[in-house]
Amino acid sequence: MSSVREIEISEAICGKTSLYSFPSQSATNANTMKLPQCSLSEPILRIRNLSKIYKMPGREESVIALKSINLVESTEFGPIREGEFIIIRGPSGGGKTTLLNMIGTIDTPTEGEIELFGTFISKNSSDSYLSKLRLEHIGFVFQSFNLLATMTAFENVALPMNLLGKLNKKEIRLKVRSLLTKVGLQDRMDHLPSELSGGEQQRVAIARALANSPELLLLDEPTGDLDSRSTVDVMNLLLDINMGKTGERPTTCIMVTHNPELECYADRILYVKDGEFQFQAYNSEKTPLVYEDYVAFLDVNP
Ligand SMILES: Nc1ncnc2c1ncn2[C@@H]1O[C@H](COP(=O)(O)OP(=O)(O)OP(=O)(O)O)[C@@H](O)[C@H]1O
Repeated sequence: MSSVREIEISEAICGKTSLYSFPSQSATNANTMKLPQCSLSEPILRIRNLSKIYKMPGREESVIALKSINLVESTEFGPIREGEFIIIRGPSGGGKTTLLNMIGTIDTPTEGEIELFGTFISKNSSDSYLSKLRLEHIGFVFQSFNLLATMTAFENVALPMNLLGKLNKKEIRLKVRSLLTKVGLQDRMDHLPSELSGGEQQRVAIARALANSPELLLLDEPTGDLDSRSTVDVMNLLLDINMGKTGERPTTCIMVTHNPELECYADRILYVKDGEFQFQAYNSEKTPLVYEDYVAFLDVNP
């Protein structure tokens, strides 16, 4: 059985159940006129007939969170391809976090199958198989940062490397320094989370998510708790990571957000409602926000 400490560490890195936030009112802003950027890259994620039904302990009724959804070539909503920046939007309770948790193997499907990096995940997959898959291939970033409060920024970022056990102490030290430098926190390495701003904590969380050089970053409302300056900074950092501009290889990103203004960062926006994909939109070119324009927009549209 896991110790309290192990559970704390595991929850910090891989998260818990969803957080609830306000529904978004507006439909997608994406430009649907041009071809997607990632149309020719390799598929890394396919979903077939995926359903999730939550049964409430001691109660008759159940909640259908996902209804037999597909992301495969033969359907309207194709697979997620290497290098894509996907945004998932939709009203509160529509199933966004459930979908992200299924892709991240944090939660198991009731029915159906996920094909991730050529391996298959279903309700029959073992915990040890899934936790190895997560540690080696997937980075997680959450709205509430989920940093371990008693560890410094350096120690938080080193944690996944220590758990994986592939690098020696010196290699880990160098990689942590490099990652924290890339996210602009070279002067904050020895700070505890409580000594950092929200935006800084989220950048530590991003550095930690990148620790084992994952192919896939899963981001659940990563800017939900940030002010507008930090929102733009974090999103620009994520776009650089996605496009391989931080010196690492390009990293596929799947991000849940309620903020329609962030759609400009995505190659493709999937709109989820009532446990199903409603529609998708493609951006011709993923583009960073200009902070001054974003703030001016927020002033007019609070
Ligand atoms: N652990 C759980 N047990 C029971 N029901 C759950 C659980 N997690 C989610 N649900 C239900 O599944 C449905 C989808 O929830 P989910 O959190 O995926 O929606 P969401 O689109 O991410 O919402 P939000 O934007 O508010 O975070 C909701 O009806 C929710 O109440």
